[in-house]
Amino acid sequence: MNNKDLFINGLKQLNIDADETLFDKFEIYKDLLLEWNQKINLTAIEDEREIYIKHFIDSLSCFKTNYIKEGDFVIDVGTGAGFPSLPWKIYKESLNLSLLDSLNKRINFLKQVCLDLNLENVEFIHGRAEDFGQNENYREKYDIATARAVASLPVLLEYCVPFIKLGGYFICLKGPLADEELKESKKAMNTLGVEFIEKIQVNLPYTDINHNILVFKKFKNTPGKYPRKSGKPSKAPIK
Ligand SMILES: C[S@@+](CC[C@H](N)C(=O)[O-])C[C@H]1O[C@@H](n2cnc3c(N)ncnc32)[C@H](O)[C@@H]1O
Repeated sequence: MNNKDLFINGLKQLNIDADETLFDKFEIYKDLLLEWNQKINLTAIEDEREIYIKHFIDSLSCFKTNYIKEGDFVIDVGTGAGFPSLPWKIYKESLNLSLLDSLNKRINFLKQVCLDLNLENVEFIHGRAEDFGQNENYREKYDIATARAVASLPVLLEYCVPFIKLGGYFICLKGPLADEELKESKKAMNTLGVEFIEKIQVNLPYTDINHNILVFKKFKNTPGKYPRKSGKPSKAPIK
């Protein structure tokens, strides 16, 4: 199967609409990813088919939920090569996106992708989540915070929840340990001011991989001492 059919049919299996115009944009993203990956470490996945399935379709599977609305302000914490939120932006261009990562070379890659795809209203933040979560220009400013493959759930909540407005959502992708991580996160959720809303299980098309989309809603302001300074959360996550 060629990349176009793989992409469009894979998304169809998830009830997500896609057409050739959208596919063409993802081809540009894929080509840049492979080109830049020769020089800087962006992804361990180098097979084109796998990039489509494990990066693009996996990220877009979040549109199985109805939480991501036109014009939302979204921050992706530890976005790396742009996952999951840069595919969201390509799919829904009205989003206002902030891409945050502690590695500047990855930020430079993201700038190039956005330039080549003419994506507007994307902000690039080079730095650590712990620091920007304490910055009043970013704290409690977002409708949605998201993350994939960055840290265990209690730590991830501490990184991400401070960015969310009251009534906003944290949407993260987790593997088979999602339920255990949820159990370990009860105290963190309460301390930081989010409640768990739902877990959506997704079978990744063409694979036997099941992942979980976890959705949390913010119900109270996060106490000012969170997130704690760089280095501390991963050593002493709130449980
Ligand atoms: C394993 S990669 C995952 C990248 C991407 N989210 C994905 O799913 O492919 C983790 C990324 O998080 C970034 N990162 C880890 N801890 C961070 C922190 N405290 N603040 C900002 N970025 C962080 C790393 O630089 C790296 O790019």
